[in-house]
Amino acid sequence: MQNATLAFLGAGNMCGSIIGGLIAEGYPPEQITATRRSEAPLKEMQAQWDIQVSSDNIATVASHDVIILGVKPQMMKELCDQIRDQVQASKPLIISVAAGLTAETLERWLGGDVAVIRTMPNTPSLLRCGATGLFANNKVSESQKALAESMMQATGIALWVDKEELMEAVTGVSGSGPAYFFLMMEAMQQAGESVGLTPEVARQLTLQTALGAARMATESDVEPAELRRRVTSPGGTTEQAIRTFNEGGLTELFEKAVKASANRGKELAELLDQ
Ligand SMILES: NC(=O)C1=CN([C@@H]2O[C@H](COP(=O)(O)OP(=O)(O)OC[C@H]3O[C@@H](n4cnc5c(N)ncnc54)[C@H](OP(=O)(O)O)[C@@H]3O)[C@@H](O)[C@H]2O)C=CC1
Ligand SMILES: O=C(O)[C@@H]1CCC=N1
Repeated sequence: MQNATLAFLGAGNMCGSIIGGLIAEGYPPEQITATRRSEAPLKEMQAQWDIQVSSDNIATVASHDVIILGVKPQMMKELCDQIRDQVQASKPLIISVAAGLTAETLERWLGGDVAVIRTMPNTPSLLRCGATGLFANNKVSESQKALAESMMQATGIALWVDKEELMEAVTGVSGSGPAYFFLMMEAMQQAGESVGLTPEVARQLTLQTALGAARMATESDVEPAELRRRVTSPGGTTEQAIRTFNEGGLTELFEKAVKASANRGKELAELLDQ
């Protein structure tokens, strides 16, 4: 995997997180190029990771094996129009991180007959704690699949889905998911303050509790439901809090939120593929 040259076109939050994860995992920085239009953030990335940077998407496509499309879905058509001729000339593996846009749309925007892997990563990739879903079109070879999988595994876990529509479900769960937990941290810190803690104490207790709970859930074979039961003494304090969450419809609210994110992916795909 470390022989492939990787170009991130549109290296903002998401691609920056993947690059950070790859560098932390030991990927050779000289084999990574990041592009975007503004010079200052590119210089920062170069200083931080010693990677190559460029504002020339076409020249960058020409000189790399794998092209990661990292712009917002709304900017993707313009980027594809710009690089299409070069993609047709050099036929790199294309990996998209964009929400919604299907592999078929991307392949068509790039002129057809292109190997496209659609992925849905998330920002904890920066800490090699990412979770990525992947789907490949029928032009992608087994070795290209293995390359994309090992690249994303370097930033966390990488799981293939066999039906493309499941990429929307992945988006609703893990793509958008870090924001749900950050929202819960914000709410919990605020609740801590409402019962008298200082902002700093509420913050520290909240964040350490989130970290501890996440580690317990991921580092043992015990299911989250059982871990929850072990905190919830009959007739005790937690029981009252859990009852309050249940009365407020937390589970249903989660389902609605995940579906809203997934539906927005579909909606974006339809809106943008005109
Ligand atoms: N943020 C997240 O948690 C996740 C995001 N995604 C997907 O990742 C993609 C990017 O999201 P995110 O990183 O948050 O967005 P950002 O806006 O942070 O990053 C996109 C970058 O693209 C650059 N850009 C825009 N047009 C061009 C162009 N023509 N050539 C080169 N660079 C360009 C912009 O920089 P400049 O203006 O300097 O050119 C910008 O920094 C989206 O498609 C999103 O769906 C997927 C999973 C999670
Ligand atoms: O909010 C978004 O559209 C992107 C995709 C998943 C996470 N962030």
